[in-house]
Amino acid sequence: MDSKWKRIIVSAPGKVILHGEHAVVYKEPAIAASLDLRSYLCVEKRNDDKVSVQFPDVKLTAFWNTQDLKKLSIPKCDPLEPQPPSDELLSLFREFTQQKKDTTDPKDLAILAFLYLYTAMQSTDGELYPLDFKLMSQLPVGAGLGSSASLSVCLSAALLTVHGVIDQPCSSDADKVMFGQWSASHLEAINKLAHQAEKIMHGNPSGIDNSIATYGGAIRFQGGNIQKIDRIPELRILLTNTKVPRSTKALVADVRKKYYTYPEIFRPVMESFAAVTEKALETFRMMPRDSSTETTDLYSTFEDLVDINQNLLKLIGVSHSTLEQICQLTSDYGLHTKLTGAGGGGCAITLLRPDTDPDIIEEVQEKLRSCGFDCWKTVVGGPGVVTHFILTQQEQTLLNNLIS
Ligand SMILES: Nc1ncnc2c1ncn2[C@@H]1O[C@H](COP(=O)(O)OP(=O)(O)O)[C@@H](O)[C@H]1O
Ligand SMILES: C[C@@](O)(CCOP(=O)(O)O)CC(=O)O
Ligand SMILES: [Mg+2]
Repeated sequence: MDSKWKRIIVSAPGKVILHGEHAVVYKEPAIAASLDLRSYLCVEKRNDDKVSVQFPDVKLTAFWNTQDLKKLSIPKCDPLEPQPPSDELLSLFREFTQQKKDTTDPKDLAILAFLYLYTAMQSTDGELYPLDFKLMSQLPVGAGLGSSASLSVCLSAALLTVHGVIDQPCSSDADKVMFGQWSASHLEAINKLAHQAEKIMHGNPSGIDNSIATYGGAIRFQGGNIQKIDRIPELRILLTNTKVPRSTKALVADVRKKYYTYPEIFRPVMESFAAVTEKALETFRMMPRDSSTETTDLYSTFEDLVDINQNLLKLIGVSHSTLEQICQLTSDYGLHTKLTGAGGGGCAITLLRPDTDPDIIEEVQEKLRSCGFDCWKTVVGGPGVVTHFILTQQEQTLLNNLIS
């Protein structure tokens, strides 16, 4: 570990899947965009031989002795070619932390993901460094906005950097650069490692969530192939969190079971999801660069696609009464809504046209809040994983408790 190094702060965004959730697990295309909500991870050196984690969103505070972790017989693994977390390895960590088998407690899953990534670094130089890991996330946990991927990407980026597997992006004080981004090959390494950690939270993740948390912006993702979408229109979205808890892992497993039981029914449905995604991409490409040009017909197509997609998601069994309630309530105002992420609760997105009356938006938000939901306007397409050199005033306030 570089002796000059004292602390690094990294952050990675959450995401919305515009089209293609679930189908993407079966190697169909999907479109995702980064959110303006991020997880921030602060990693600091310690002066003893312990490693500590503070993840307050899941009420996790724990520390372990690095020597005890070193004694576990963890198979050597190249962090640039990481092995998936095997059942044996996860059992070893569960035993070490006295977790119950098959636990789905968010805190337990976070511990497993952390230990998998932390100990994967041992093969770089045989060392496990004494460090403090403190997390602050703006993302609701387990609500379909990719909180797990945002955490996995932050941890992967920080650990690979601290162990010198990838370089810390350069900062030049003279330029007053606020944050730095890793090179393409280093981003690839971060993304690959984070995808393995996602397997602990998801079981069989497509990789779309960690990819968007790594690269940011908007992407078309299919079977591990990431294509940047340069011309995503300035989409204004209303995000509504039903606050109904659900597990991505359980929902994905449930769809899988149906898919293999009724392949002749589910295969064509997955192809329909794909057709919706491709039609949306075609419509993006037709959006004029000049905002004064008429786009009414194109927005009508977007709205049709949102409705069709939501109906397909309902058909595969991942909608929820609260999500249906949001669809109905927004449709009374001429707005179109679909769930985003794994469904079964979690979040919904409502498309806003450039000319949607601001008073209507306010009224809809108020109605949704009166039903007990959280609701806010959002912009998509911000940066992927970054390391912070200088914090903005807002970030300083946000991270006040993290930075000693
Ligand atoms: N801020 C956080 N702190 C600790 N663990 C987190 C945090 N955010 C996500 N996680 C982990 O990710 C899991 C949620 O992932 P998932 O079910 O995929 O939902 P999401 O749509 O938010 O990614 C949690 O159970 C927890 O283990
Ligand atoms: C349902 C799925 O397509 C997205 C899950 O997203 P989230 O974890 O609910 O944010 C699963 C996946 O792509 O791995
Ligand atoms: Mg997730």
